[in-house]
Amino acid sequence: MATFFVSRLKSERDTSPIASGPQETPPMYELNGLSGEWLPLLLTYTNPKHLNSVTKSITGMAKTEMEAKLFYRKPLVVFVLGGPGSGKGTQCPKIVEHFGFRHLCAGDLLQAEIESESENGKMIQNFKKEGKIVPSEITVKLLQQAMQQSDNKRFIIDGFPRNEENRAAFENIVRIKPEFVLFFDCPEEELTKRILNRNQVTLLHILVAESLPMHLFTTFSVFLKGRVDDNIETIGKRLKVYFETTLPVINYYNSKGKVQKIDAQRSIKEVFEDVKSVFAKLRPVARVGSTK
Ligand SMILES: Nc1ncnc2c1ncn2[C@@H]1O[C@H](COP(=O)(O)OP(=O)(O)O)[C@@H](O)[C@H]1O
Ligand SMILES: Nc1ccn([C@@H]2O[C@H](COP(=O)(O)OP(=O)(O)O)[C@@H](O)[C@H]2O)c(=O)n1
Repeated sequence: MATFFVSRLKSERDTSPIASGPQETPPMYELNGLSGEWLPLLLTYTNPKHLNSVTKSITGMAKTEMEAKLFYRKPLVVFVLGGPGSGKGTQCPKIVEHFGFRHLCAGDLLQAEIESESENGKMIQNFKKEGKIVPSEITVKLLQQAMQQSDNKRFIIDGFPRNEENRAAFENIVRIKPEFVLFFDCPEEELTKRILNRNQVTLLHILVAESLPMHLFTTFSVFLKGRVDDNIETIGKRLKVYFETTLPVINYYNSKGKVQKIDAQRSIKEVFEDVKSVFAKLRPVARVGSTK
């Protein structure tokens, strides 16, 4: 049976476009449960673009012929959670700058979808206005696409997972568990104050822009559009959603020992000092996504 399996893999390799793909990238695949003789065959599949089809075809064969499982180096993911206004968007660019992660903000990806006037754009806009969580399949697809398009394999994913459905969908579709969850803990009163302030700053910018000549105003207003959800009514709804649906997700990860809690009430600089000490402990390249 082993010989047959090897020959199937060989013929798959010989006819697959992957075999002729670039070979200089480091090996991405590891086999678990198969003897070493299988490894070199599989290490020739090094083009990440073909990952899905190769994974499918190899595991497809393996399922019928032996209980083999294919593993590959999955990206390292850190979820960044905290109430609206807790400072996620302020701290993430600093993490990028200091630790070389790619920052993916779920809210920004959804906003880009609204602005692209895609099929789902209007629906997403309505969820956002109401402070509701957009259906997970949409958000997870956007995150997955962004991850696949990135050369970076270390991601901080900000504002996700916002509820249990988000969490389960990511695990089922992307099949990656977070290395840890960075949690910006901040009291409700402070969150409200900060979000209202964020919108006032934007409104002030728009007033300034309105006093400018038309062509400058048009340019400015594109950059300084206020958020549809930073008003007192929607803020109340967003906070309710946060306490009712996001905190349980944070508690879930806490029960798994995965939460790194940061006191987000202090100054931006002090908060980042704590963030730095959490990331400094991170191993350089993590191997995630095994059976753990
Ligand atoms: N530690 C902090 N102290 C005071 N204000 C802060 C702090 N962190 C962020 N802010 C301000 O609070 C507002 C919300 O921060 P932001 O990073 O956009 O939050 P989030 O992305 O979590 O919604 C912004 O106007 C930001 O400048
Ligand atoms: N995982 C997510 C993240 C954001 N969103 C939507 O996007 C809105 C804004 O999220 P955001 O992360 O940009 O902003 P904050 O609420 O953190 O300030 C949320 O209120 C939701 O309507 C979502 O539906 N699902």
